[in-house]
Amino acid sequence: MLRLRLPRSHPLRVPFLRAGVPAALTPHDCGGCHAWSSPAGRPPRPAAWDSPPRPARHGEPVGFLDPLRGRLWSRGLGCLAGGSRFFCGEATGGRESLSYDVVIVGAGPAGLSAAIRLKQMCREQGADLSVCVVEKGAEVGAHTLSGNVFETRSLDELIPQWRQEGAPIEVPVSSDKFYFLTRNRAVPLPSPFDNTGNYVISLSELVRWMASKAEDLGVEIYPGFAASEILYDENQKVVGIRTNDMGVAKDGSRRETFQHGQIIRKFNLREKSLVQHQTYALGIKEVWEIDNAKHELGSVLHTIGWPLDRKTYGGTFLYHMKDRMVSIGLVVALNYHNPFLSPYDEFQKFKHHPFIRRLLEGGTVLQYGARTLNEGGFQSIPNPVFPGGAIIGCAAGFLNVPKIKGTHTAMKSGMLAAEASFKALNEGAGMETYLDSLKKSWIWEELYQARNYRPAFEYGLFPGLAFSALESYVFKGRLPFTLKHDKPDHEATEMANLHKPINYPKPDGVLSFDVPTSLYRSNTNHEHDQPIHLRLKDPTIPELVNLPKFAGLESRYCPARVYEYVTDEKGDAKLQINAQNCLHCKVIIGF
Ligand SMILES: Cc1cc2nc3c(=O)[nH]c(=O)nc-3n(C[C@H](O)[C@H](O)[C@H](O)COP(=O)(O)OP(=O)(O)OC[C@H]3O[C@@H](n4cnc5c(N)ncnc54)[C@H](O)[C@@H]3O)c2cc1C
Repeated sequence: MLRLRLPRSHPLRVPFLRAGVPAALTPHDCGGCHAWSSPAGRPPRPAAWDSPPRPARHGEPVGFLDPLRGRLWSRGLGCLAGGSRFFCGEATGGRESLSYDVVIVGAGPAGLSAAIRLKQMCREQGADLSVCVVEKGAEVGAHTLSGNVFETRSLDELIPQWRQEGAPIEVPVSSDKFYFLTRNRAVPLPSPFDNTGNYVISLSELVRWMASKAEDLGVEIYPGFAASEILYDENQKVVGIRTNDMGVAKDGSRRETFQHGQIIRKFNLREKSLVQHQTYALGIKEVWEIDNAKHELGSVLHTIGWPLDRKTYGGTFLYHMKDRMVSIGLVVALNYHNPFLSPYDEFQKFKHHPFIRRLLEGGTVLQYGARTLNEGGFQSIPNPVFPGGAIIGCAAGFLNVPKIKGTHTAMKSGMLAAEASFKALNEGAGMETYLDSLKKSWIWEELYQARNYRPAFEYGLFPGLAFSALESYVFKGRLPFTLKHDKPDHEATEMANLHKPINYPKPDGVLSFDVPTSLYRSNTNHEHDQPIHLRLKDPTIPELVNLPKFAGLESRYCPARVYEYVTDEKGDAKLQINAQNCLHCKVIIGF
């Protein structure tokens, strides 16, 4: 049985209020969990609101009201064993604890696919497993970047009737262009992408739709809950997660120990499968509404070259979505050498290229966001199975770099993990069947074929392009060797004294914008008084290492200016963490 441990301080109040719960609903009085009773002992659906909920008595089965359809889940799959009902009043260390057969962290494509597949298997085989998804965004899709070129392969397998069921997948890719940019010119190149049969979608719309499908099958989704700690039993098996301390004041002393990758380190999952380190890139994105005359529905454009220097791996994308919207963004690999580089400012600069400016002029920005991508690919996939659970989706690193796509692989990994956990719970099989089925699946084949593309760019832009063209058109992944990634990203950063500062142009407020303006357009916000979720492992590193040696690089790599050097009363520079700005892109200081 997996356990979801909630803080003492009325954790459900915030998401419910955000979701617009009628004020007439009153929490019961057990001392903290703010669950509401449901006549059936199961979570009532909006349609079941005919009988008003009554306050539950301590210890009786309760359900959480779920007033909005469309909820959550993704970063890893915790699973295994036990009862199916969750109870109020099981006080554990001052917290309320809810038990599920499977707890899924994150309502992204991977998590929702896992949840749906689990419940589908329950229906097919007459089993009953309780499945819950926790999502740190205030609602499902709130932390999902929207514009996406979507390969339907996994969805075809998961919900073959998605067209009839109104999936928000309506715009087929109509053209696919690829350019090399110099400062003023755009040189067309043969496109290495094959987007035949793919769609330009809003991924946040898709996850909201998937969440409603999951709920229809009986999955319980809790937006507004971040898994903040992993819970282990005495044998170091994962038995659940602890959610964030909502309502605890900023100066509260409770720990926030969840870290991306913690499970991988704790169980040596990389060493176990003899794989390389993960490599990352930062993606920064805006959604614009542009003139109708310039909009080409379904058109897909990628560029390489300017504004990035030749040693920095990255490129841009521009997808024409429905309703005159375009999703435009820049991806920069985080093993760049020059600590003065600012991905945010490179992106702002990019929009002033004559080729791009023409398209955006007269348009309006609707959204801003940023997120890291895992670029390690096949060489960097850890063993995704640990005692008590499994890692799915981009947390395990299933993104296909040459395609710049990870949604379909994330979904498939969620489905395979669901099948493995269903067998584990019902037939006593081990979760290792997840790894076995991954290896037999098309994910493995696809990522194996793509394995040499990213490391080839360690030799520079043009050698990388030449190699990738040969891979795409001639070898198709059949070369009898696997290139290795160079050193980990943080080791690639060079000292500031080897580089000159970069003078970025000031934003013009028309095509380019300062960070506060962009943050205003992002869909992430934090309570003014909520506990800071960004903590330094060693608070001396910024002043002793980052500032003197790397010219305070964190004040530039963060696309939300979370890290800022300010002068204290003694005139010394100090790192200030503006956690309320955080876009949850997951770029962190890695020294
Ligand atoms: C700029 C950019 C462009 C991209 N373009 C494409 C594209 O065109 N096509 C494509 O196929 N792929 C694309 N991708 C990749 C694609 O977005 C990912 O592969 C996909 O979203 C992975 O799904 P996931 O479910 O594994 O993770 P995510 O989509 O990242 O979902 C994770 C979810 O978990 C939640 N979460 C995280 N931690 C916690 C926690 N501790 N507690 C609770 N909830 C948590 C997050 O809020 C989020 O909702 C792009 C990525 C980027 C960054």
